Amino acid sequence: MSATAPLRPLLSARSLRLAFGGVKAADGIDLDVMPGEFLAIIGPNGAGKTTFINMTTGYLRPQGGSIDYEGRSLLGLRPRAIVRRGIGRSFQLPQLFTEHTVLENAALAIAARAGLWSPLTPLLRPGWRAEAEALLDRFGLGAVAGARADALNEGARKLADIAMAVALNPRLLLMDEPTSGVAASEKMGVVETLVRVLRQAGVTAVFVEHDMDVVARFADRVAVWSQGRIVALGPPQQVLADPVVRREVIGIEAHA
Ligand SMILES: Nc1ncnc2c1ncn2[C@@H]1O[C@H](COP(=O)(O)OP(=O)(O)OP(=O)(O)O)[C@@H](O)[C@H]1O
Repeated sequence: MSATAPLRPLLSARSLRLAFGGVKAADGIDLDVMPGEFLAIIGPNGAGKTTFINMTTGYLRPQGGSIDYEGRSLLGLRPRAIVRRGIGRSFQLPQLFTEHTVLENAALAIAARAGLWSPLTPLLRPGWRAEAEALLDRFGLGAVAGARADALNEGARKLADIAMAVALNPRLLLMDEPTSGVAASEKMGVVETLVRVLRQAGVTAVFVEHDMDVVARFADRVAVWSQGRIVALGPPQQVLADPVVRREVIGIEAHA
């Protein structure tokens, strides 16, 4: 490839459609995610943001359109197959095993990646333990590695959940509201940590976010969702200044 070849999208969605009864949750979504970028998705409740993540990660099947990742279709693949292709996700509510320690949770994700874990396998085998400790250190969670997951505050819980997704070595990570429920005083620290880790690991990120300060500071581009469609897309300084976006999306969000 020549040095001047245009950058190809990592993920490319075209004309995605999905309706639930009369509700058009995806009404012709076209979106390219470029390698290395941090793309924020904003939009009012019910706009179809989570539906897009669910279609991309195999939890929902679109009724029309296409989704390609690294030039190959994702359609018809189950969630586990999509993870193996290099796409991770985190949910709005952290999916941790609450009665286990943070270290055990991380070790479990590492073991699951290798396809080696069974209920009879000791979780803290030396290799997994060392990798889990290193992973938690990267997320600034070393000090709480021995704590039960249900003893963490929400910011640490979100980071631990994302650490488990990162343990699967994704090249693209989709995060559904990584700061929801996190105290205002902790929010920027949580996002700073996760952006630093993801950038160091070369992970491209798409994240649903309701906090416009977070979007303005950390997103390379913002896609605005409304009623199953993308109604604006561009750099945050441009999109967040758009009067229609401010009135129709940010205005609504202020009261959500
Ligand atoms: N499995 C489902 N069955 C029926 N309707 C659904 C399903 N999933 C989503 N919907 C509907 O599709 C629309 C889009 O939902 P979605 O969760 O994608 O919105 P969202 O933008 O993520 O909202 P929020 O910000 O509240 O999470 C909503 O009207 C929702 O009720």
